[in-house]
Amino acid sequence: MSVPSVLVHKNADVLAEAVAARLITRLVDVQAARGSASVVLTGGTLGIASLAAVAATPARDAIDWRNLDLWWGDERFLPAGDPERNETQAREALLDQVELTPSRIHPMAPADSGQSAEEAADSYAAELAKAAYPEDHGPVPSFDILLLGLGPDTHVASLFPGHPALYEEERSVVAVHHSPKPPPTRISLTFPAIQAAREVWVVSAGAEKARAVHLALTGGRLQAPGAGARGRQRTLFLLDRAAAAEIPPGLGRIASP
Ligand SMILES: O=C(O)[C@H](O)[C@@H](O)[C@H](O)[C@H](O)COP(=O)(O)O
Repeated sequence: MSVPSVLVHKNADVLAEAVAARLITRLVDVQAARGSASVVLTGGTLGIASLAAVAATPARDAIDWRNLDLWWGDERFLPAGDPERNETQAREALLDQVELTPSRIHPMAPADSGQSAEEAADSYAAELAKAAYPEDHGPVPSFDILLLGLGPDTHVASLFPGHPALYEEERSVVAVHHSPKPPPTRISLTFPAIQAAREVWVVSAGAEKARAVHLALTGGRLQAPGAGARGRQRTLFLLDRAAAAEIPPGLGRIASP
């Protein structure tokens, strides 16, 4: 797993724009090299704001949207179209404005699909396994970029401190109950799935995240799930100054404009 690098931006608005620019550039480069690319989306304020910033950037059309696989790191287990679903918010922010290939958009099942949260998690795991190639050496594809927000309690995706999902080493997707962040029932990738990604980008802003950022950079993943947000090749913590206030000295801070 890669050691995190930290980039600090002035404020949340600049951070969202910078994440959008980085995402566009990275996807263009990956598609130029391989013809296709895959991204795992996240919910949360900055996760969605970054997608909206992509939508507002003319350079977005440099991405070959038809050759992009979109997955989710977690989902709130709510009926289809519910405004609180991460999928709904991603579609409103960006996905409904670009020409994607419908079969390459992989939302997690809604609560009115007839499946329980456990069945929906198993279905998503099967979909991931079907998309994996032998060279991925595991039950999920080697995602090019996996985006994560960070909760004030250091959760990422729907992996919350003290929850059994933190200990899952086999399954790639699990149902989560009694989430401390509403809604109570969710579906989430597990650490093995997250850590299969080539690059993991943790995007966080606000003073209320400063302690969580410190713990995610220095702690253990069972106490601070954000500490398990690591990519195989690269891990970026993309922060605003407020969220970066408690970064330990000397940690790979790349930029602080
Ligand atoms: O479903 C969700 O809520 C997200 O996937 C969750 O992991 C989110 O990214 C963090 O809670 C940060 O959210 P904020 O940036 O809004 O604090």
